Amino acid sequence: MSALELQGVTKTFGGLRAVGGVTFSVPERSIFGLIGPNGAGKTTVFNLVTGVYKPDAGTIRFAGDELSLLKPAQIARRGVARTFQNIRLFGQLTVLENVLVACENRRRSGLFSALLRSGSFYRDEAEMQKRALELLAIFDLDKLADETSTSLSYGNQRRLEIARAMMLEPKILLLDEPAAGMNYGEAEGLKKQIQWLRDRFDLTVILVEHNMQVVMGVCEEIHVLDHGETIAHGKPEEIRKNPKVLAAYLGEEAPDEGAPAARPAAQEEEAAT
Ligand SMILES: Nc1ncnc2c1ncn2[C@@H]1O[C@H](COP(=O)(O)OP(=O)(O)OP(=O)(O)O)[C@@H](O)[C@H]1O
Repeated sequence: MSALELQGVTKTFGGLRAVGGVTFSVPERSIFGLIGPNGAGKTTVFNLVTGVYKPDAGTIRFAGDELSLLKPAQIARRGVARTFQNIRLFGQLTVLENVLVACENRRRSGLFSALLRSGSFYRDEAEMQKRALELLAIFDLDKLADETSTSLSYGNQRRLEIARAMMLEPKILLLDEPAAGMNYGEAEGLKKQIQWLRDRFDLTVILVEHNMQVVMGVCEEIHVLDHGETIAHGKPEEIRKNPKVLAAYLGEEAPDEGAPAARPAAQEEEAAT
């Protein structure tokens, strides 16, 4: 069964066709890679799926809904969560607070009981804390729960963003360059953590990533875009030797395992800090 299906999805910005007639379906509980050189249209696909942009043409179906007809908050409530290419944490909040803040508007007990500090409020609060700490533990962040998020390493901040997205109890998780700025060991850890999340929460994961060590190591199926168009689709071993993919990456680094392809300069700078 497919978790998500894009059919002929197109998005133009002025004269630029950022995404041109893209069709793919993501199998349920799979880890699915969406790759391509810089500017290929990957983040635009995420923005289309999450309702930030409306497609000019095509359909995006998820669990029986046509997502392009829904607002971003409605899409999130249906179980679509994401992380962003640029880290978006609350620097002044602690690690635990950053995770808890994700579900502020999902409190089952509601405002009234929150005001009265009723039993159900505390029960929900306790459940949320438990889930938050479990998620933090998956990423080895539980011991840092009371630190401010700015004190974390770059790699830990990226992992914290994933933990926060998981608080929404998503059915599908869109990760936008989660390994950016991570060293080899951190990226290896991330691979295991993504697999663990999928297994533990029956999750479907779509991974936009330039780090081929991660993409080739963790994705079961890969869809490749270049200049907004699909150029390949297949298993990692097929994609790795696909001539069109290799040609698209020329000028960057070829998608060989262990070799991170080029990242935007801004991220290199961020990663260095
Ligand atoms: N809001 C926008 N307005 C105008 N052009 C945009 C907008 N968003 C994206 N684009 C353009 O659409 C194209 C695809 O961009 P997108 O960010 O989706 O690529 P990407 O594959 O995610 O790239 P990268 O790997 O560099 O993050 C680029 O040429 C980009 O400049």
